[in-house]
Amino acid sequence: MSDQLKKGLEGVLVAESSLSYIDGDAGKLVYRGYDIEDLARNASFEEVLYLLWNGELPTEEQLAEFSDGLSEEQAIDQSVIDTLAALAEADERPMAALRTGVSMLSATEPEPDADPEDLDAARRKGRRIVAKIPTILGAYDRLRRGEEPLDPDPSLSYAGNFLYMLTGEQPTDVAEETFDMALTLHADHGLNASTFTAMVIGSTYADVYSSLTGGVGALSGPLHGGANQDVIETLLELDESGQDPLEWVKEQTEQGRRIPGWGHRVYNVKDPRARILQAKLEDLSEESGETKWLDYTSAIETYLTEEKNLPEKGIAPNVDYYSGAVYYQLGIPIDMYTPIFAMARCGGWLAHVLEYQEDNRLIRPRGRYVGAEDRTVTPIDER
Ligand SMILES: CC(=O)SCCNC(=O)CCNC(=O)[C@H](O)C(C)(C)COP(=O)(O)OP(=O)(O)OC[C@H]1O[C@@H](n2cnc3c(N)ncnc32)[C@H](O)[C@@H]1OP(=O)(O)O
Ligand SMILES: O=C([O-])CC(=O)C(=O)O
Repeated sequence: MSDQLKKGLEGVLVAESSLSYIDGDAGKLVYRGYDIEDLARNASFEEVLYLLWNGELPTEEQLAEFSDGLSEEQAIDQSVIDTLAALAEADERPMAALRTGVSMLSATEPEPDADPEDLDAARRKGRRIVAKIPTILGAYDRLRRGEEPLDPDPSLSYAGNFLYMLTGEQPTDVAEETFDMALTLHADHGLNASTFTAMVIGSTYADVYSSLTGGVGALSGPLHGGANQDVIETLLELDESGQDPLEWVKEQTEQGRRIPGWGHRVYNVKDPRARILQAKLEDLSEESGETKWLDYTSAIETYLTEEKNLPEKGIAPNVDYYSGAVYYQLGIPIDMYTPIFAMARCGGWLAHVLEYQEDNRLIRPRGRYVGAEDRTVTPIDER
């Protein structure tokens, strides 16, 4: 047994997976053998979910059946809507409302007594959760704005239906395509912190609701998915300052501030998802004529690259750096960015939990004890 301490489990190999592969030096991400750019441009999010869950891209017939199956599971029970209304009244953050909402879905689960080792039942439960997350998020955003939640529209794609339930309007083709691509880019990423959290929970054979609720919790932190909201808040702060972007970022970094959306445990170069989202932001900015967010992200990138030489140290833009500006251009409320990440990643969490459970072993590492020894209890009145 090795006594070498690996803080943050950096580089520790804990499982085999055929789901996604990351080459951190080449800036490459692959789902089941397909390059992420190829999938983002040529497959819908539903096709990517099918791929992650079944190992192959679907035929047209398989996709139609799969998408219908998802659509049939989209509705959420009134009890969940009532709870979301109470959370909205309490001004809860959407990511916390999502965590509660996902957990609460188990109360109306049609197969509550399925054997925890029955992976087909777990897959069906997980699919129900993935289907319902857009409905939870759409309902929550509307409730907090004093509007009635909308019923899902089964004729729309997963991405289109979410945008519809959020805004009450049929999404434009550009919005739907952009959002669909963003979901694909966020669907899976090896053993990141939230996926590993879901796997740890799944390794005890706790039910899939617990695994996916845990995934939402882990993703919410600013070192992980929470960074996409921090990025746009940083850009808004820069905007409000009225300063020249280069001057602003110089001042901020000289004060020791870490710019969110930069740095990654695995990538030593620019994240391929950031490259794709940057190109998308360029397209959207050109189409809308609003180039401010692109100008800001570019100026910060130029400064951190040319003046601070961060890429030379292996610190480069990650997926969260450009997603926020893309969502901002689509008019999505900024505190929904991390919940949207969870919506996309839930399919990846499920795939990893089920893959791990196929050859399950309880995940239980150890810590080195460095505390006091051989003490005896002094009675409380003598302490
Ligand atoms: C979807 C995702 O989860 S992607 C990541 C989203 N999170 C962020 O964007 C938050 C900002 N980034 C970070 O905090 C980190 O880069 C993390 C948490 C993502 C990765 O963390 P780790 O692998 O543990 O790296 P760690 O925090 O130890 O940093 C290593 C070195 O890079 C530096 N560094 C890391 N990120 C940044 C950054 N954003 N800006 C400046 N320097 C940075 C650290 O200061 C450290 O330098 P040092 O060795 O000279 O002290
Ligand atoms: O892999 C990671 O550590 C973080 C990340 O980029 C993701 O989860 O998408």
